[in-house]
Amino acid sequence: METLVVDHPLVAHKLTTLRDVRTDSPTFRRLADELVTLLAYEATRDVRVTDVTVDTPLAPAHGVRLARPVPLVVPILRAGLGMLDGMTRLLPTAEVGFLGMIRDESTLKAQTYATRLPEDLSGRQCYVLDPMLATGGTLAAAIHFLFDRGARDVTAICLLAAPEGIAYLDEAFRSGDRPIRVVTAALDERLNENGYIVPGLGDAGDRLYGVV
Ligand SMILES: O=P(O)(O)OC[C@H]1O[C@H](OP(=O)(O)OP(=O)(O)O)[C@H](O)[C@@H]1O
Ligand SMILES: O=c1cc[nH]c(=O)[nH]1
Ligand SMILES: [Mg+2]
Repeated sequence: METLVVDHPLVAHKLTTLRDVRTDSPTFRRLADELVTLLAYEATRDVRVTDVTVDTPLAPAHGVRLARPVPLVVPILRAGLGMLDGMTRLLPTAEVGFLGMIRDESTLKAQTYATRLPEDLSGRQCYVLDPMLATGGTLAAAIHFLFDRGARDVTAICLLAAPEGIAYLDEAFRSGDRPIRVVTAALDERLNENGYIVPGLGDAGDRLYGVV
């Protein structure tokens, strides 16, 4: 598994305000959106393109367009929805699939309550969006859904990751025939006894959408 921690002063600046407990929900949403676009720039470095030629007003110019089938973006509801607009701003022709997952806060196991994905993902590059990679259980389950439908090329974009979650994914997808990538703005210190990332930013879903 490849882990990329995006090292950029603008990413660090926005992440610092996102973490701040005084940041209100509208500002949190805007910063999450802006951060994803910056992370997506790195995460899509290997997006598949095909060569094309266009005519400028002066002469033909060689360039590229996104290859078909277009990438699939998969936000993990609820919190991942806060990353969707920032991602599709960079990849406007991408298609979008949805996974609804919630972590049981007593067992820390992920449960799936909604799936809306294309049946056949063979040949599709998939970008999974979830702000928090804590124990890794949610993301591992999401990637298994995509692999089960034939995906072979999966990149996860997370605002924050815990070392425990990275280690869990590394072990879960160790076989290496379908390598995965995680792109994140920061690798934090640890998980606390409740499975929350420390220092983290708290509950991303609640900070985006309120406590339910
Ligand atoms: O790595 P894990 O230990 O599995 O935890 C991370 C998951 O927990 C959060 O979602 P949550 O279950 O709070 O759902 P929500 O998005 O509806 O708030 C977060 O957005 C991840 O999906
Ligand atoms: O720190 C964490 C861990 C799981 N889910 C969150 O929203 N935050
Ligand atoms: Mg939550």
